[in-house]
Amino acid sequence: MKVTIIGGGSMAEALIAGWTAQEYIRPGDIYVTNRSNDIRLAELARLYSIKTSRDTHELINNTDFLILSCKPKDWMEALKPYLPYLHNETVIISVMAGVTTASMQKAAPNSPVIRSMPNTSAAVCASMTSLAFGPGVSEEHISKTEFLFRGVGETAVIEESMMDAVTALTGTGPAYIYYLMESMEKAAANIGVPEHIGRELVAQTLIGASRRVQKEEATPSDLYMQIMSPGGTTEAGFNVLKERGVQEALIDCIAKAYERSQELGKNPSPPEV
Ligand SMILES: NC(=O)C1=CN([C@@H]2O[C@H](COP(=O)(O)OP(=O)(O)OC[C@H]3O[C@@H](n4cnc5c(N)ncnc54)[C@H](O)[C@@H]3O)[C@@H](O)[C@H]2O)C=CC1
Ligand SMILES: O=C(O)[C@@H]1CCC=N1
Repeated sequence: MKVTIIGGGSMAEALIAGWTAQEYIRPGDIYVTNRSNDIRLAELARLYSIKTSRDTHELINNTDFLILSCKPKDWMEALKPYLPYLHNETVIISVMAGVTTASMQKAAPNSPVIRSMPNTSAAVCASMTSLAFGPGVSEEHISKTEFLFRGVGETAVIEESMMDAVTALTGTGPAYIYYLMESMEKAAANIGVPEHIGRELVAQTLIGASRRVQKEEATPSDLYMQIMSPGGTTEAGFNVLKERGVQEALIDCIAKAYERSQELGKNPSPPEV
């Protein structure tokens, strides 16, 4: 399988790291390019032994997948040089928030277009990647794309109408989890646990909690109620979360990210601040 990635940022690197970790894809079969940062391309080549280029023909030649991993506002300009070379066996995959298969199909009418939403946990082959297929994508291209993303974690095929929702939930989601972890680390330091120890303890606590949610029938609420003894430590902590409206804040946070993903599809420029 040969892959060309347009954009060499955080998401591209996470995918490259995941695909090359166990040689799911041979490093020599991955090409990456970016807008202008040669130092960044050299760094990616050094870290993962992949190929880099700025030659459109070299980048597109013989590739099975052209992955758009630039910001939503940049994709049309980024794709333009490749348009004359595209044909019905060059699968275009977007990892971008907001950009619809309809707009990609309009730009590249002869190519199968696929919208994906992975996350940066691809770097450790633990991404949750959702996939939505444009009209007319063949079974063969669907199964090849699923295979591609199974190399960096779990996949789900969804209706495209759900893409903005999963962007908010799983594309963006790891950032909120890291913020929670940072908060727990800060709390640990405040109560006398050194940062490096706190980080390990917090990470394993999150792994254990998610594993139970994945493996057991119990809901998250069942599981936290098991931990909460009346008058105990958990209840004392929960009272603060409730007083401060933390659950409502998290619900609003995901809703805002969802709205922003919808906006990016229509107006990809950064919001006024
Ligand atoms: N960072 C994340 O956690 C996730 C990001 N995404 C999506 O992935 C995409 C990339 O995000 P990041 O990697 O975070 O962004 P980034 O800003 O780190 O990287 C963007 C890359 O696109 C390149 N680029 C811009 N214009 C270009 C052009 N005309 N030709 C070639 N390359 C060009 C830039 O040089 C840069 O290498 C975004 O659309 C984002 O919505 C999706 C899921 C998670
Ligand atoms: O913040 C963003 O727009 C991207 C999309 C999903 C995660 N990061």
